[in-house]
Amino acid sequence: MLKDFKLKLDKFKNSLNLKRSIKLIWTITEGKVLNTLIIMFFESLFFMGSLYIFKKLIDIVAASNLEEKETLVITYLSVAGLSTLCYLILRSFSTYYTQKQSAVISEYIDDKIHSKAIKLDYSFYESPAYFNTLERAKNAGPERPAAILTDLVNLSKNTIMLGVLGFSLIYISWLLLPLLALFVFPTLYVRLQFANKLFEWQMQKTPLERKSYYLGNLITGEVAVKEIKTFNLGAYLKSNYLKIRLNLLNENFRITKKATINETTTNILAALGMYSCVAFICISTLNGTTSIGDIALFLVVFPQLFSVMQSLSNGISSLYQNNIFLSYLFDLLDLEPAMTDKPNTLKIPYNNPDLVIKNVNFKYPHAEKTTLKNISLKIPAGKVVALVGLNGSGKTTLIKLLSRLYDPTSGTVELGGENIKNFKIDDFRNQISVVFQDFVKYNLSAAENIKFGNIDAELDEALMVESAKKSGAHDFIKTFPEKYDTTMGRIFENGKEVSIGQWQKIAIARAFYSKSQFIIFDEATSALDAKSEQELFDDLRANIGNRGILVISHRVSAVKHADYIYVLSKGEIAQEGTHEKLISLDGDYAKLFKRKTK
Ligand SMILES: Nc1ncnc2c1ncn2[C@@H]1O[C@H](COP(=O)(O)OP(=O)(O)OP(=O)(O)O)[C@@H](O)[C@H]1O
Repeated sequence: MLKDFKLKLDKFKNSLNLKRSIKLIWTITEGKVLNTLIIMFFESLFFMGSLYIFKKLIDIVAASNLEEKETLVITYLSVAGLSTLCYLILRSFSTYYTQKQSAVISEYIDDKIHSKAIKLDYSFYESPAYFNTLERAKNAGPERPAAILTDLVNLSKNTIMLGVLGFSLIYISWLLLPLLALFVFPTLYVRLQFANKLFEWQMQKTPLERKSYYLGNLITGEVAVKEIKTFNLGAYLKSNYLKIRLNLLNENFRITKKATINETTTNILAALGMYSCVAFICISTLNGTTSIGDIALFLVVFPQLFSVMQSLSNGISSLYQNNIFLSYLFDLLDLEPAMTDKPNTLKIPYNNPDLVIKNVNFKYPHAEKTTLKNISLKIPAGKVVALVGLNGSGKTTLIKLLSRLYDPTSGTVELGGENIKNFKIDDFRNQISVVFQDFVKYNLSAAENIKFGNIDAELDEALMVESAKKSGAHDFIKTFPEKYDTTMGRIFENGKEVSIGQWQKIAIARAFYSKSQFIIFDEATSALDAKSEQELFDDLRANIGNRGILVISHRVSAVKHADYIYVLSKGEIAQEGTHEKLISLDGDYAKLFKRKTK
């Protein structure tokens, strides 16, 4: 057991991020945590001072041959009272500052998690491992550093208390302290062991827990409600959710039950320790080796000391637990994006550059097969290029490369003849606006929905209206009571829900509003009625100026007017040319669209 304990103690020292946690707390509180610790130090000092004066007071009262006894009693009583008053005031202050600093730390950590989530590459968002790390950090992060601060403060306080109380006890008899420690020690051991078990279990349970959150959100959220009702999925999802939660609960109970049994045993041991000390002091009193003041001191000090030792053991195990849980937060904070800006980046060309893909191959991280093979294509400025292909042929993957969410495994993407890796990532991304097939419906104002196309600049109202007119969104936005200030969607009060096609028009307006040199429409007109789609594409050339356009669609009406068309098949360019040329050939394009054009 001793070896095991030593091992645990080593793990406690090594695995811990104590230094890093303290540094974090220090940075966040700008060193103010030191003030709190100083206040606590004096708080403990006044507490101990009043105890000592109290002991002296009893000795004076008990002494039979003292002159001016009354004056002395009044003096000591006043000093003890004053000392207690100071202790109470300082205790209120230290509690207030600890709470204040804890709240600041929680907010800071929350912000750190958000900053990291924004900074990380898109590829993280296609990896379950990242979501596990994020989940653990979110669950463990925000309140842990604050808890560590409280632990540290309490530990310091209790250590000071232990010092002074221990000194008082040694003053009575030196044997009392080690006797007590011997019995409190196993409690600490059991708690550290429990913390380790809990940590291991937390690591294992995250994927299951995430699945239960997912099911819970499906049941209670608005995303799936229509299908849940029409397919009657509620009971099935609920029972699956319950199964996972019960599984987790049972495991939790099992670990806690074991910990409770162990802790009860060690608590009995600790109580034995306390009674041994009481027996010891009783015997020495009978032998006449202690004064009445000493006995009074013992009676006051001993329960305090016992509780301080218990608190210390609680504090150490809580610090241990909070620290290992905090490692989840550090796991997340230590993640770094794989895509970073080169040291000497180039300026974006604005002389109507072409966007070109040259001999690109791409394989998703962790995927076995290559998704894109030897792709070469060109989107010239001022031209409309179309990309067609069956489901799964690689069209969306190509967009991810064009918007630099991923870098090609081999080959290059070039803007104006320069590899896009030579530009700042954000600068380059500003050149590409994508209307995704799963575009986002921001439940914010219509104006914000459009302004998100160019978030860095002040809102240009004239451009916003012009963009909405081009996409066909202006016609319905102008009928809203608050026009462009109307909140969209139905999540918030007074929100205005519109049809999916109307949402799509807002998403298209967002792309028109942007200052990008290229716009990619990924099935962006799938929800538009035939008339709206016809109008959009008829006016597209007039609306785009010198912008290059890539249209991805399964509808011939959306691609037939393109200047040039690429046909993607199983990750390769199978055909290319104009609509007329491709229709005349009996290839993939003709198979996709010939029947529809008749
Ligand atoms: N994150 C990913 N990791 C691994 N493979 C992926 C990933 N995303 C897509 N794929 C695979 O890449 C292939 C191409 O997918 P992609 O989404 O690019 O096709 P698509 O042509 O856009 O299809 P659709 O017309 O249905 O939108 C598919 O076989 C898909 O399984």
